[in-house]
Amino acid sequence: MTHVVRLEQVTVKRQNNLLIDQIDWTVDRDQNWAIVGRNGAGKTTLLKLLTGYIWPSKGSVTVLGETLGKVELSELRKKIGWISAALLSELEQSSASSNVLDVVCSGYFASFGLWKEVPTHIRIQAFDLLEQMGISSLAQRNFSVLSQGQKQGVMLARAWLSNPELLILDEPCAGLDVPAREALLQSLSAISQQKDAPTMLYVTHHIEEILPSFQYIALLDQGKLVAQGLLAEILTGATLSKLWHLSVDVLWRENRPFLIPVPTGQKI
Ligand SMILES: Nc1ncnc2c1ncn2[C@@H]1O[C@H](COP(=O)(O)OP(=O)(O)OP(=O)(O)O)[C@@H](O)[C@H]1O
Repeated sequence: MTHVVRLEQVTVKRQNNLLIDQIDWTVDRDQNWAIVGRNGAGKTTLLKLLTGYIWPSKGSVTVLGETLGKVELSELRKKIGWISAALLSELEQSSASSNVLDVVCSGYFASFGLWKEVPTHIRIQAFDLLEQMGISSLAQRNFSVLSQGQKQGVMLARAWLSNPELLILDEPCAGLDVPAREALLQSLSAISQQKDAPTMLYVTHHIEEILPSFQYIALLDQGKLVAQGLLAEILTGATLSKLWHLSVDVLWRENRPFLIPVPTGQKI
Protein backbone atom coordinates (compact mmCIF):
# COMPACT_ATOMS: atom_id res chain seq x y z
CA MET A 1 0.00 0.00 0.00
CA THR A 2 1.25 3.49 -0.81
CA HIS A 3 1.48 5.62 2.29
CA VAL A 4 0.07 9.11 2.09
CA VAL A 5 2.76 10.38 4.45
CA ARG A 6 5.93 8.69 5.61
CA LEU A 7 8.52 10.43 7.75
CA GLU A 8 11.65 8.55 8.64
CA GLN A 9 13.95 9.91 11.35
CA VAL A 10 13.11 13.47 10.34
CA THR A 11 14.88 16.28 12.15
CA VAL A 12 14.59 20.01 11.48
CA LYS A 13 17.22 22.20 13.09
CA ARG A 14 17.32 25.99 12.81
CA GLN A 15 19.85 28.18 14.61
CA ASN A 16 20.71 25.42 17.08
CA ASN A 17 17.00 24.84 17.85
CA LEU A 18 15.48 21.43 17.22
CA LEU A 19 12.09 22.28 15.67
CA ILE A 20 11.42 18.64 14.77
CA ASP A 21 13.30 15.91 16.60
CA GLN A 22 13.76 12.49 14.97
CA ILE A 23 10.17 11.89 13.96
CA ASP A 24 8.97 8.60 12.49
CA TRP A 25 5.37 8.81 11.31
CA THR A 26 3.25 6.97 8.76
CA VAL A 27 -0.22 7.97 7.57
CA ASP A 28 -2.12 5.53 5.39
CA ARG A 29 -4.77 6.46 2.84
CA ASP A 30 -7.78 5.51 4.93
CA GLN A 31 -6.57 7.31 8.06
CA ASN A 32 -7.52 10.80 9.22
CA TRP A 33 -5.23 12.21 11.90
CA ALA A 34 -5.63 14.93 14.51
CA ILE A 35 -2.38 16.63 15.55
CA VAL A 36 -2.26 18.20 19.00
CA GLY A 37 0.49 19.98 20.89
CA ARG A 38 1.21 23.15 22.85
CA ASN A 39 2.06 26.48 21.21
CA GLY A 40 5.47 26.16 19.60
CA ALA A 41 5.45 22.33 19.73
CA GLY A 42 6.25 22.11 16.00
CA LYS A 43 2.83 21.36 14.45
CA THR A 44 2.97 23.95 11.67
CA THR A 45 6.62 23.06 11.01
CA LEU A 46 5.54 19.43 10.57
CA LEU A 47 2.85 20.45 8.06
CA LYS A 48 5.28 22.69 6.16
CA LEU A 49 7.64 19.72 5.83
CA LEU A 50 4.92 17.77 4.04
CA THR A 51 4.49 20.42 1.38
CA GLY A 52 8.18 21.18 0.93
CA TYR A 53 8.03 24.69 2.40
CA ILE A 54 10.58 23.52 4.96
CA TRP A 55 13.43 21.17 4.31
CA PRO A 56 14.54 18.51 6.84
CA SER A 57 18.04 18.75 8.24
CA LYS A 58 18.06 14.94 8.41
CA GLY A 59 15.76 12.07 7.43
CA SER A 60 13.37 11.49 4.56
CA VAL A 61 9.89 12.81 3.83
CA THR A 62 7.61 10.93 1.43
CA VAL A 63 4.20 12.36 0.53
CA LEU A 64 1.68 10.65 -1.75
CA GLY A 65 4.36 8.19 -2.81
CA GLU A 66 6.84 10.95 -3.80
CA THR A 67 10.06 11.55 -1.90
CA LEU A 68 10.70 15.24 -1.32
CA GLY A 69 13.85 16.27 -3.09
CA LYS A 70 13.02 14.00 -6.03
CA VAL A 71 9.67 15.48 -7.03
CA GLU A 72 8.41 18.65 -8.72
CA LEU A 73 6.87 20.45 -5.74
CA SER A 74 4.34 22.44 -7.79
CA GLU A 75 2.91 19.15 -9.14
CA LEU A 76 2.78 17.57 -5.67
CA ARG A 77 1.12 20.65 -4.16
CA LYS A 78 -1.73 20.40 -6.68
CA LYS A 79 -2.75 17.17 -4.93
CA ILE A 80 -2.71 18.78 -1.49
CA GLY A 81 -5.42 21.07 -0.11
CA TRP A 82 -4.36 23.36 2.72
CA ILE A 83 -6.37 25.52 5.07
CA SER A 84 -4.38 27.76 7.41
CA ALA A 85 -4.01 31.31 8.67
CA ALA A 86 -1.13 31.75 6.19
CA LEU A 87 -3.34 30.71 3.25
CA LEU A 88 -6.08 33.05 4.45
CA SER A 89 -3.72 35.99 4.51
CA GLU A 90 -2.44 35.09 1.00
CA LEU A 91 -6.04 34.97 -0.24
CA GLU A 92 -6.88 38.25 1.48
CA GLN A 93 -4.02 39.93 -0.35
CA SER A 94 -4.43 38.26 -3.74
CA SER A 95 -8.22 38.14 -3.91
CA ALA A 96 -9.28 41.32 -2.14
CA SER A 97 -11.38 42.42 -5.11
CA SER A 98 -12.53 38.94 -6.23
CA ASN A 99 -15.97 37.59 -5.55
CA VAL A 100 -16.46 34.43 -3.51
CA LEU A 101 -17.26 32.20 -6.49
CA ASP A 102 -13.99 33.23 -8.19
CA VAL A 103 -12.02 32.53 -5.02
CA VAL A 104 -13.52 29.03 -4.84
CA CYS A 105 -12.83 28.48 -8.56
CA SER A 106 -9.16 29.46 -8.09
CA GLY A 107 -8.83 26.15 -6.19
CA TYR A 108 -9.28 24.35 -9.51
CA PHE A 109 -6.03 25.90 -10.80
CA ALA A 110 -4.30 25.87 -7.39
CA SER A 111 -3.65 29.57 -8.02
CA PHE A 112 -4.15 32.82 -6.16
CA GLY A 113 -6.47 34.84 -8.34
CA LEU A 114 -7.91 33.68 -11.65
CA TRP A 115 -5.63 33.92 -14.65
CA LYS A 116 -7.45 31.51 -16.94
CA GLU A 117 -11.04 31.07 -18.11
CA VAL A 118 -12.92 28.84 -15.64
CA PRO A 119 -14.76 25.99 -17.40
CA THR A 120 -18.53 26.29 -16.92
CA HIS A 121 -18.82 22.88 -15.23
CA ILE A 122 -16.25 23.99 -12.64
CA ARG A 123 -18.24 27.17 -11.92
CA ILE A 124 -21.34 25.05 -11.45
CA GLN A 125 -19.46 22.63 -9.21
CA ALA A 126 -18.09 25.55 -7.15
CA PHE A 127 -21.57 26.97 -6.71
CA ASP A 128 -22.92 23.53 -5.75
CA LEU A 129 -20.25 23.21 -3.06
CA LEU A 130 -21.17 26.62 -1.65
CA GLU A 131 -24.79 25.52 -1.68
CA GLN A 132 -23.94 22.24 0.05
CA MET A 133 -22.18 24.27 2.75
CA GLY A 134 -25.18 26.60 3.09
CA ILE A 135 -23.23 29.70 1.95
CA SER A 136 -24.25 30.06 -1.72
CA SER A 137 -25.86 33.42 -0.91
CA LEU A 138 -22.28 34.73 -0.60
CA ALA A 139 -21.27 33.66 -4.12
CA GLN A 140 -21.24 37.16 -5.65
CA ARG A 141 -20.04 38.95 -2.52
CA ASN A 142 -16.58 40.46 -2.42
CA PHE A 143 -14.24 38.10 -0.53
CA SER A 144 -12.66 40.95 1.43
CA VAL A 145 -15.91 41.90 3.19
CA LEU A 146 -16.66 38.41 4.54
CA SER A 147 -16.58 37.58 8.24
CA GLN A 148 -13.84 35.30 9.57
CA GLY A 149 -16.20 32.31 9.69
CA GLN A 150 -17.43 32.94 6.14
CA LYS A 151 -13.84 33.19 4.87
CA GLN A 152 -12.95 29.88 6.55
CA GLY A 153 -15.96 28.26 4.84
CA VAL A 154 -14.89 29.67 1.46
CA MET A 155 -11.36 28.32 2.00
CA LEU A 156 -12.79 24.88 2.67
CA ALA A 157 -14.95 25.01 -0.48
CA ARG A 158 -11.85 26.14 -2.46
CA ALA A 159 -9.84 23.20 -1.10
CA TRP A 160 -12.76 20.80 -1.71
CA LEU A 161 -13.08 21.90 -5.35
CA SER A 162 -9.43 21.09 -5.99
CA ASN A 163 -10.27 17.47 -5.18
CA PRO A 164 -7.11 16.90 -3.13
CA GLU A 165 -5.69 13.53 -2.15
CA LEU A 166 -4.41 15.05 1.09
CA LEU A 167 -6.26 17.79 2.96
CA ILE A 168 -4.27 19.65 5.62
CA LEU A 169 -6.26 21.72 8.08
CA ASP A 170 -4.20 23.94 10.39
CA GLU A 171 -6.58 25.27 13.06
CA PRO A 172 -9.45 25.78 10.57
CA CYS A 173 -11.88 26.77 13.35
CA ALA A 174 -9.64 29.41 14.93
CA GLY A 175 -11.69 32.50 15.70
CA LEU A 176 -15.06 30.93 14.86
CA ASP A 177 -18.11 31.10 17.13
CA VAL A 178 -19.78 27.79 18.04
CA PRO A 179 -22.43 27.76 15.24
CA ALA A 180 -19.80 28.71 12.61
CA ARG A 181 -17.45 26.06 13.99
CA GLU A 182 -20.12 23.37 13.90
CA ALA A 183 -21.12 24.38 10.34
CA LEU A 184 -17.52 24.07 9.18
CA LEU A 185 -17.11 20.71 10.96
CA GLN A 186 -20.32 19.47 9.36
CA SER A 187 -18.92 20.30 5.92
CA LEU A 188 -15.71 18.53 6.83
CA SER A 189 -17.70 15.52 7.93
CA ALA A 190 -19.52 15.56 4.56
CA ILE A 191 -16.15 15.62 2.75
CA SER A 192 -14.89 12.69 4.82
CA GLN A 193 -17.92 10.61 3.85
CA GLN A 194 -17.50 11.11 0.10
CA LYS A 195 -16.28 8.39 -2.17
CA ASP A 196 -12.56 9.11 -2.80
CA ALA A 197 -12.43 11.38 0.24
CA PRO A 198 -9.00 12.91 0.86
CA THR A 199 -6.83 11.79 3.75
CA MET A 200 -7.10 14.54 6.35
CA LEU A 201 -4.63 15.96 8.86
CA TYR A 202 -6.19 18.33 11.39
CA VAL A 203 -4.18 20.52 13.76
CA THR A 204 -6.09 21.90 16.71
CA HIS A 205 -5.80 23.10 20.30
CA HIS A 206 -9.45 22.25 20.93
CA ILE A 207 -10.15 18.53 21.17
CA GLU A 208 -13.92 19.02 20.83
CA GLU A 209 -13.25 19.81 17.14
CA ILE A 210 -12.00 16.27 16.54
CA LEU A 211 -14.75 14.56 14.56
CA PRO A 212 -15.52 10.82 14.73
CA SER A 213 -14.01 10.46 11.25
CA PHE A 214 -10.60 11.20 12.82
CA GLN A 215 -9.51 7.93 14.35
CA TYR A 216 -5.83 8.65 14.82
CA ILE A 217 -3.91 11.25 16.78
CA ALA A 218 -0.32 12.46 17.01
CA LEU A 219 0.82 14.37 20.08
CA LEU A 220 3.76 16.73 19.60
CA ASP A 221 5.89 18.13 22.40
CA GLN A 222 9.00 20.23 21.76
CA GLY A 223 9.41 18.81 18.28
CA LYS A 224 9.03 15.20 19.38
CA LEU A 225 6.15 12.90 18.51
CA VAL A 226 5.50 11.78 22.08
CA ALA A 227 2.46 9.63 21.30
CA GLN A 228 0.77 8.44 18.12
CA GLY A 229 -1.90 5.92 17.27
CA LEU A 230 -5.59 5.32 17.82
CA LEU A 231 -7.43 8.34 19.21
CA ALA A 232 -9.54 6.23 21.57
CA GLU A 233 -6.39 4.87 23.20
CA ILE A 234 -4.26 8.00 23.25
CA LEU A 235 -6.69 10.83 23.93
CA THR A 236 -7.06 10.40 27.69
CA GLY A 237 -6.97 12.81 30.61
CA ALA A 238 -3.65 11.30 31.67
CA THR A 239 -1.88 11.84 28.31
CA LEU A 240 -3.24 15.36 27.85
CA SER A 241 -2.42 16.32 31.45
CA LYS A 242 1.15 15.21 30.82
CA LEU A 243 1.30 17.07 27.49
CA TRP A 244 -0.12 20.32 28.84
CA HIS A 245 1.28 20.15 32.40
CA LEU A 246 -2.25 20.80 33.58
CA SER A 247 -4.81 18.51 35.21
CA VAL A 248 -7.54 17.76 32.70
CA ASP A 249 -9.99 14.99 31.92
CA VAL A 250 -11.60 13.91 28.65
CA LEU A 251 -15.34 13.36 28.40
CA TRP A 252 -16.84 11.57 25.37
CA ARG A 253 -20.28 12.48 23.97
CA GLU A 254 -21.65 11.29 20.60
CA ASN A 255 -18.17 9.98 19.75
CA ARG A 256 -16.64 13.41 20.24
CA PRO A 257 -14.15 14.27 22.98
CA PHE A 258 -14.56 17.26 25.32
CA LEU A 259 -11.97 18.69 27.67
CA ILE A 260 -12.77 19.09 31.35
CA PRO A 261 -10.25 20.96 33.48
CA VAL A 262 -9.94 19.18 36.82
CA PRO A 263 -11.51 21.54 39.41
CA THR A 264 -8.40 22.14 41.47
CA GLY A 265 -6.66 23.31 38.28
CA GLN A 266 -3.44 22.19 39.90
CA LYS A 267 -0.35 21.81 37.81
CA ILE A 268 0.88 18.26 37.75
N1 LIG B 1 12.76 29.55 10.74
C1 LIG B 1 12.80 29.34 12.05
N2 LIG B 1 13.92 29.57 12.75
C2 LIG B 1 13.98 29.35 14.09
N3 LIG B 1 12.94 28.89 14.82
C3 LIG B 1 11.79 28.67 14.18
C4 LIG B 1 11.65 28.86 12.77
N4 LIG B 1 10.38 28.53 12.41
C5 LIG B 1 9.76 28.15 13.56
N5 LIG B 1 10.59 28.23 14.61
C6 LIG B 1 10.30 27.85 16.01
O1 LIG B 1 9.91 26.49 15.99
C7 LIG B 1 8.97 26.22 17.02
C8 LIG B 1 7.76 25.49 16.43
O2 LIG B 1 6.97 26.40 15.66
P1 LIG B 1 5.58 25.96 15.02
O3 LIG B 1 5.05 27.15 14.30
O4 LIG B 1 5.80 24.73 14.24
O5 LIG B 1 4.74 25.63 16.32
P2 LIG B 1 3.20 25.23 16.46
O6 LIG B 1 3.16 23.94 17.19
O7 LIG B 1 2.54 25.27 15.13
O8 LIG B 1 2.69 26.39 17.41
P3 LIG B 1 1.26 27.17 17.51
O9 LIG B 1 0.33 26.22 18.18
O10 LIG B 1 1.61 28.33 18.39
O11 LIG B 1 0.86 27.58 16.13
C9 LIG B 1 8.64 27.57 17.65
O12 LIG B 1 9.40 27.68 18.84
C10 LIG B 1 9.12 28.59 16.63
O13 LIG B 1 9.53 29.78 17.23
